[in-house]
Amino acid sequence: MTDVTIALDGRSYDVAIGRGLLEEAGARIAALKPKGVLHVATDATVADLHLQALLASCEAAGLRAVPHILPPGEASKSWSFYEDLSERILAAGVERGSMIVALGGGVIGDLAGFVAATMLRGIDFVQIPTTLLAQVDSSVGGKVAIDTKAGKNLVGAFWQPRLVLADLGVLDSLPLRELRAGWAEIAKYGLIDDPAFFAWCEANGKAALAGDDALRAQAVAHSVRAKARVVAADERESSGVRALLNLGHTFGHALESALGFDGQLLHGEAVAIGCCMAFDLSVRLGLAPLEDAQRVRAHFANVGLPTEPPAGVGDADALLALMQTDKKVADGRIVFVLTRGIGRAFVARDVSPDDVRAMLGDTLKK
Ligand SMILES: O=C(O)C(=O)C[C@@H](O)[C@H](O)[C@H](O)COP(=O)(O)O
Repeated sequence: MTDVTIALDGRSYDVAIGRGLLEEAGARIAALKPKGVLHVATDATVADLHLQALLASCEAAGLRAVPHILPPGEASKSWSFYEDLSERILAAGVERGSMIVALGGGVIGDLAGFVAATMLRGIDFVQIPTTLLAQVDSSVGGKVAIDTKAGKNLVGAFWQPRLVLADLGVLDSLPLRELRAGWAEIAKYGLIDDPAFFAWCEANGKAALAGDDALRAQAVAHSVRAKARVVAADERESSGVRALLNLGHTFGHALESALGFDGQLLHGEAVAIGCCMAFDLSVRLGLAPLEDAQRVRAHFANVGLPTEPPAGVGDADALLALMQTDKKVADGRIVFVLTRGIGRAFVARDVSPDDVRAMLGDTLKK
């Protein structure tokens, strides 16, 4: 078992990583002394696999848990399901000391976290991430949000969980496509500032995805430690440090929005394509060596991730328009996370839209 602390003074919390955590969840949550009913938000797919184990462990710890089961998929991260989940929780009974448990992937974590941030002006929540992507990224750091017509994650809050339980056992039943999507966010930590970790990903990615437990545990723990350092340094993405975690996301979010969050691209797949685009743009601007961009593509392709956008994402101008809604936009200009090579990401505020248009045009022609 590994414990990583997210050090945020009075709001610090632990991310526990290991097997068997779902069975221990009740006791660990009870130690946080939630009041009244414990609200468990999950989706139908995760409920079939893991809800009973969680409910049994809550019951054994003397907690009365009420499940709220939502449809699986990005479409649940919406205004309508924000309302739906909020109303269900209010109807089942909630007080300031109540707690929400998010049992699921990034969609459930983001939605339930945003409901927690706004319910009675803020109640506690616990993340039990059931996808690789949620374990290594979205369950840690307190970014909670819903999507809107204008784009991804545009309405939300910074609201830290009280505890994160990353049970590696739940990955056993995760489809390979979901595991691969999580790998994109793992490799991203290497691409940002840790070239040795990227080389480790190149050497071990396939075996970790194929089921090597020790490698998976290493990948999750390394990623969570990397994220913990960044979140502790810049919780609200105000100094620029945390913005680096957005490598690949300005492009990736635009692709997801362009497809109407229809599930054609999982978030991690969009991030993999987005990282390739960030490297392409950096090469075009003479910032990064072409060999590094090729290495990134080769690694993603090797682990089974897409590296080019699918048909139907529109043209370069349509994607640029979607990027204008990115939360890093400053003074009307899109701020990009670019790179000087593997492990050398930086925030670029002066990128010309013409260069982005040209890079996107080339990519979309492929
Ligand atoms: O935690 C962060 O900060 C990140 O940027 C991590 C991203 O991988 C994550 O997908 C995040 O939710 C995207 O944030 P957003 O601010 O671009 O919505």
